[in-house]
Amino acid sequence: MTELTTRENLWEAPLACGPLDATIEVPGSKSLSNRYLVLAALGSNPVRLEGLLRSRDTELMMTALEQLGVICETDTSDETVVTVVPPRAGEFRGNIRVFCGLAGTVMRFVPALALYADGPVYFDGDNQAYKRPMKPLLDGLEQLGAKITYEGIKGHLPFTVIPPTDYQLHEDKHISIDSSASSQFISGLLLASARWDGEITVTHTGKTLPSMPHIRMTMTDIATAGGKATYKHKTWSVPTHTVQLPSNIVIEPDLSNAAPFLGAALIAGGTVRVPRWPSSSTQPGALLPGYLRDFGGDVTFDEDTHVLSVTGNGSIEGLGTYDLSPAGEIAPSLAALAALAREDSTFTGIAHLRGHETDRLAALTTEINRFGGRAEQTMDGLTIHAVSRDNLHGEVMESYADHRMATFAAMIGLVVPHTCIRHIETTKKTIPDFVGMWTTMVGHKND
Ligand SMILES: O=C(O)C1=C[C@@H](OP(=O)(O)O)[C@@H](O)[C@H](O)C1
Ligand SMILES: C=C(OP(=O)(O)O)C(=O)O
Repeated sequence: MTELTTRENLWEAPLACGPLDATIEVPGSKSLSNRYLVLAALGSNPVRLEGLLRSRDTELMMTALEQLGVICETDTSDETVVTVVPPRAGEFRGNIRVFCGLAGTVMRFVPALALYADGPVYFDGDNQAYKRPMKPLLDGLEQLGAKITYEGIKGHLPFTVIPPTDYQLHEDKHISIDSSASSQFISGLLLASARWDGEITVTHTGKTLPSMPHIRMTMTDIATAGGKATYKHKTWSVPTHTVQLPSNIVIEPDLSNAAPFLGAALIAGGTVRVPRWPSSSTQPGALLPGYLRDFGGDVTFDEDTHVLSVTGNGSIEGLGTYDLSPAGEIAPSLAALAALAREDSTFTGIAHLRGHETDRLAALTTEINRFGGRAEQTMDGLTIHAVSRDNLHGEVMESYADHRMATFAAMIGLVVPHTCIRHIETTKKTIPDFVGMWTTMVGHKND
């Protein structure tokens, strides 16, 4: 890196000089790591989590839980092994301040844990987090008896959750919220309902609901903790039960974070393999092999070794109109493929990406048009047009403090020389060493 690029926080993305031939170990799933941390904290006995993601979002979650009185003890020989010890009396400590950074799973799951705190819990986050929608979750907590005071703009961070009085924690409750801006509102409420002494039912009143696989993941994880969550007619029910995860949990790799790496095989040509790919998974990333096939990739899964391999020849097919509502978090990686494809793609069902780490529909449109691609926003998504690769030029790409915008730009940089990314370190939100992994992948060529 030159002195200039270091000073301006720029990283020149490596260009692929030939077909790729790499095997990439992907760290643990953010969504599973933060759900298991929460469910372990809600139990009574210690739980050992193996393969836990160690990145900004999980560090924020562990720090938040420690504030609440939970112990998260890292194994001395392997930092991805963490033993979670819930507070002795089962009650969380109140009169604390929780910092959420920009992590959706922290700002949407931990306020629900504050229901069980012995005093008010104040929540704050990055400045950029102040824009992310929070109100439906907090309305849900109010319907459960909590009081919310907004310390900034109503419906947003920062705010304080004042827990319900003890007797309110023992009643059956029905709550209604509009969760169309994020599935995490439902997930947060269901996770906390797991501990409630009474049945909680949650009805979604909105027209659309994104990221259903993430809600199903929550329901499955509650079942793993001995509970039960059912779904019928836009309503989830969680009856009373004792929450206790098994004493040892092994966490899958983050399949959504595999997307830039596996997608790289389609862009640069060659083969990229990801080991420890599960035969089945609640992660939306389980849809990725199908998406990559639709883009024209040759995708194989070896049931014996659990290696997923993706081979491409550098030519990418467009997708036409394509519903991404189940897996909106993969959209930026798929947008990189679409921007380099031979036909147009229109992604639908992802209006809620406007409330992600940044307004991703605006950011993707701006960045694609910046390097010579052509994209525009639609009501609920994005149209990305096919352009000749000869029209593309290396530019300084903004990352908007958004890990997936940074990895999107790295994908483009595989074939567009001199693509520089501002603040590549933003990838640490969910990948501890993206630069190392990416450089190894690009440098590891066929002889
Ligand atoms: O519950 C979760 O772990 C997540 C749910 C999704 O949120 P949205 O429904 O807000 O997209 C997803 O995009 C996010 O990365 C993780
Ligand atoms: C939307 C995302 O994150 P968060 O958990 O912060 O919502 C994401 O990782 O794409």
